[in-house]
Amino acid sequence: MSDENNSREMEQDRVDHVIHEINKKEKKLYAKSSDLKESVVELRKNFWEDVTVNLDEPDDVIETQASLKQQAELLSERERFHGKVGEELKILKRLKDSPYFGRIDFLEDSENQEDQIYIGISSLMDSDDEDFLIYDWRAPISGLYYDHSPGEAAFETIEGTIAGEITLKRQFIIRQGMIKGMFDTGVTIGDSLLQQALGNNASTTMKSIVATIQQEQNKIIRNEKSDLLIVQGVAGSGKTSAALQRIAYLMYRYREELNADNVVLFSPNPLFSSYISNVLPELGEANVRQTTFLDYLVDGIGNKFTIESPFEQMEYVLAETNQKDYSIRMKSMDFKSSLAFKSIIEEFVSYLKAHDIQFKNISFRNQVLISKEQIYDYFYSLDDEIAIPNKMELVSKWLLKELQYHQRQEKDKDWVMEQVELLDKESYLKAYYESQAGDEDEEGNAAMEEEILRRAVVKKVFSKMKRLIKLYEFVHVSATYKKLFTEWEPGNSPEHWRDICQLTALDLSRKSLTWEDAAPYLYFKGKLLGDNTDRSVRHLFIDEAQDYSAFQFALIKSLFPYTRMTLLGDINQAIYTNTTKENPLIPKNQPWEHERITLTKSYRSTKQITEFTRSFAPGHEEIEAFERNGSKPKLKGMKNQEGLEEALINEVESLKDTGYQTIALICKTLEESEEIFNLLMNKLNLKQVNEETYSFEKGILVLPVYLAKGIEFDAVILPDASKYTVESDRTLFYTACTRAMHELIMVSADETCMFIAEAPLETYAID
Ligand SMILES: Nc1ncnc2c1ncn2[C@@H]1O[C@H](COP(=O)(O)OP(=O)(O)OP(=O)(O)O)[C@@H](O)[C@H]1O
Repeated sequence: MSDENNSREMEQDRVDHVIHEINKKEKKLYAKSSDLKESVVELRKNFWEDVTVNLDEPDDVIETQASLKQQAELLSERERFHGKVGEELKILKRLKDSPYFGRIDFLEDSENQEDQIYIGISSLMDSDDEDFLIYDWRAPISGLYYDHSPGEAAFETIEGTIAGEITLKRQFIIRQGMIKGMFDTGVTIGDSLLQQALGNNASTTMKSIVATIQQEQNKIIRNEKSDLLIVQGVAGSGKTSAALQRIAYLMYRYREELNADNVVLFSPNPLFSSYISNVLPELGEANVRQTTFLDYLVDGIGNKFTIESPFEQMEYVLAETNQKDYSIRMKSMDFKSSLAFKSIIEEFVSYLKAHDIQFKNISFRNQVLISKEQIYDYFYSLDDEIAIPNKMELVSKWLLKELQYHQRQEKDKDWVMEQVELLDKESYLKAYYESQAGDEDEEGNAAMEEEILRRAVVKKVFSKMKRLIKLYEFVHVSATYKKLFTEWEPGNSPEHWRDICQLTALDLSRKSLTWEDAAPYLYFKGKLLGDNTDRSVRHLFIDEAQDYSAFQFALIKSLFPYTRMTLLGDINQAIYTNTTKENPLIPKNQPWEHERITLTKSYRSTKQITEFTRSFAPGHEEIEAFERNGSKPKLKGMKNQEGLEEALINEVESLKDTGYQTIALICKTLEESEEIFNLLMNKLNLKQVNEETYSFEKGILVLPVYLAKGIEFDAVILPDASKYTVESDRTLFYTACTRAMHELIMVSADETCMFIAEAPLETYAID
């Protein structure tokens, strides 16, 4: 028997042994789980029997409360424990299928016997709880596997650096408990394993990459020092993958302090959120808070405005070029994305310290109780030194006091009696018993009962107003914001300021906020009412960070002042043109202290696709192709639109025949994607993806490029490459092409697209 077979047999024996141990653990856990379940059921059933209920005396009530609390705590403790056992069982099930994916033999400098370290998605101890059968991939020692090749190596622990030598580095593919592949590797983590992982068909959910994390990616994942980590990575370099593994890593490292609610991930669209939602659970971690920046802004701004989505803005930019205000809107977009606009808002807020904040009347039953003028006067009578939000708090307290007075006044009015009659039986009974408590005669008691009922009515009606006052609803934020564009003049007006103002004022009076105004508006609102900084968020991840304007990023910084941030993006894919100028991904634009990691290797696409796309990549980043071969991208030239339908059908059919399961027809705009959908819907089984699509399935998909962000497909067809005609389309075109894993086909109905023309002829095939 050869050495290789011999060691494979030994490894399989070890796998069998580990699975045997897992089975034993599983059995024990099942028993524990069913005991716990029984006890939970029992506790729920007999909940009241074990509680001593006695409400006779105040002391008895307190005792009853304590007893109730104790019982409820016991129940929730058991339930939590049961849930935890359930989680452990899930992990064991996964380990049983594939206990580990890597092994290193490490000889510590001070030792003479090497340790065999097997690495998997979770740790596993032997039955005596003494030795590790499997090390979690996030354990400090597992870092060796990702960072070093055989030879001298070291890893960090809390106690300090441990140095030694790696004498063996081995990778496994284990499925259903059987070793399907085994490789001893050198420098990087097995190209052969990566080849296999990347050569598969695209899936509708992202996969975890723990078995093949690359050294550069590991730097992102295990970074613990930086408060602001910025990752510029070319398309397909594993930014999103690294971000998700990093979340899992942090959750493991800071298990005691960090939970899923302390981590927020801003993703580009809901489709993307669902695409990545599997990764963390697959790694045994709960999903973190995921939202889009749009949803975050909508939450903060409230429902007073219709807020344009970034996609609607994009659609406007690309498809509404004939609109009469187009050029001024573009200028407005550009300016409102900049930090210069932030300064203007700050200047305006400073002006508001002395005048012009708009307030609302506090009215009740069509009568003004406290007028906006009174509120205005009170506000501006307060000491100038007090910050605006603090003054708002004082105003709110004053208003609540004033309201208390009005509440008393209202109590004796006729309308209250009408409302009293509508009260329920319970309120009457309560009032009756309360009124009997005094020493009054019958008449006195009746008067008292009415008084109590009246008080109850006004209290209820006024409590709604009080709640709104506590929320500072008396401030007319939108009217004040509008003044910025109507009556006020900045010290230094930017170019086209008057036109920008006119356009914005019109939008505001229609109760609509454009995407470029949404972040500024929330910023402004914060300046007036006090910002709602979110202190519970310990880590914020921003994927597709290139799509955030300087203003938006500054807003995020101010909303999360105590949060560690990881920004991941690719300046080549900055499809929103006004985000590039001061984008945080560009080194010189970064006023904050930060660490920067650059990823240059693209894993998603075949070597042929990467070599083609890098010739027209917008930035100047180095782009390295991963050695995975496929066919060259294909350009299908057409003289006119007539044959388009037939050409697209033929291409899709032939891709299907090759076995590809996700084929995307990526269009420049939603408008184009609707046209293509209508053209082909009766000929092909198509699925149209739009802003409201929350999950994606395999099949033939039609979608605009901005919704394909962050996602990948087996094959991509650009139904009309000649639509990309101007320099500003470059990032869109690059983003669309780089979504392809195995095949890229570009149909060009008119002239050849200017970007394809930039690629060397040998990088693509012409059909
Ligand atoms: N180390 C790795 N091992 C296995 N697969 C990897 C690795 N790194 C990246 N990939 C794969 O490469 C593809 C691209 O990864 P990912 O989507 O994370 O890249 P990205 O940089 O976020 O891309 P983009 O910016 O283009 O959206 C995915 O299929 C991912 O699984």
